[in-house]
Amino acid sequence: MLEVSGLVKRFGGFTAVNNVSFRVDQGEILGLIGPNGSGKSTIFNMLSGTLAPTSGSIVFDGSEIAGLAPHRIINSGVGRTFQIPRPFRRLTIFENVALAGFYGQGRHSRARAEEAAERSLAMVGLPTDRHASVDGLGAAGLKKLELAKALATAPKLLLADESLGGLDETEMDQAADMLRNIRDELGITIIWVEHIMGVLMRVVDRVMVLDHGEKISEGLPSAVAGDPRVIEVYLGTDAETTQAAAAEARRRAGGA
Ligand SMILES: Nc1ncnc2c1ncn2[C@@H]1O[C@H](COP(=O)(O)OP(=O)(O)OP(=O)(O)O)[C@@H](O)[C@H]1O
Repeated sequence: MLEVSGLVKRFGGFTAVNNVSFRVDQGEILGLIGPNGSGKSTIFNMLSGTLAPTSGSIVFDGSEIAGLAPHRIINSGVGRTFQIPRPFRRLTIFENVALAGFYGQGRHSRARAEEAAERSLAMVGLPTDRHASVDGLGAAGLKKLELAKALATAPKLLLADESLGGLDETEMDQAADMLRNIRDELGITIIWVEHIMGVLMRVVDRVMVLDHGEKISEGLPSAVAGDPRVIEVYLGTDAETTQAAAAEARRRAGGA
């Protein structure tokens, strides 16, 4: 469904993403991890049209989308969430999501946008009543709103950017399960960018690891967690939880 080849992004003389290639298959959840500044957001920004690649190709559903404007990429079926939720505070929860559906689907039909908002809010477990205010939402609620907005654009591919930042452990587990439900129930393919490797490793089918703009490892969570290059990059951060999550992933795969 997505084939990325030789993707490069330079900011002046600095290369933020250096010749990265990968593919994502229909129905897959691909985890994209790497330390701060490794190029994850830059890749997402190129996939969603916020940044044009310096060079390289991004083929989505058989069409080249590299360098297209964000609204054209959304309309072609690539939705995204943002690391820092910035809802319209003067609109209700429902209006925020319906607005995303209205513009995101490119159909400009109010009825369809409202239907999409209802479905998306129910999917993430937020109130579907039309008067609930954004102000009552905490970190976890804002992340859900972000997800509902992306879902309302009817994506075939969802780019989920660091959905777990600011959540406690229970909320993290719930958010991870929600992404898996979105894939299982709606058939949406997902690329999930995350700092926190542990919980991500439990849910994704495959992982790709970036460091200094380059792909240093890719494969099943259990294999990637044991890759010496990945351990080196993550040493002193969450290597232990990652190993534990990979062991859990192996156990589940064995039992499935
Ligand atoms: N607009 C820009 N101009 C110059 N440098 C940039 C720009 N955007 C990103 N960079 C640099 O590119 C590198 C990759 O940044 P990016 O935000 O993609 O990393 P990341 O892996 O998403 O990091 P984080 O986990 O902290 O979000 C960093 O060194 C960053 O400073």
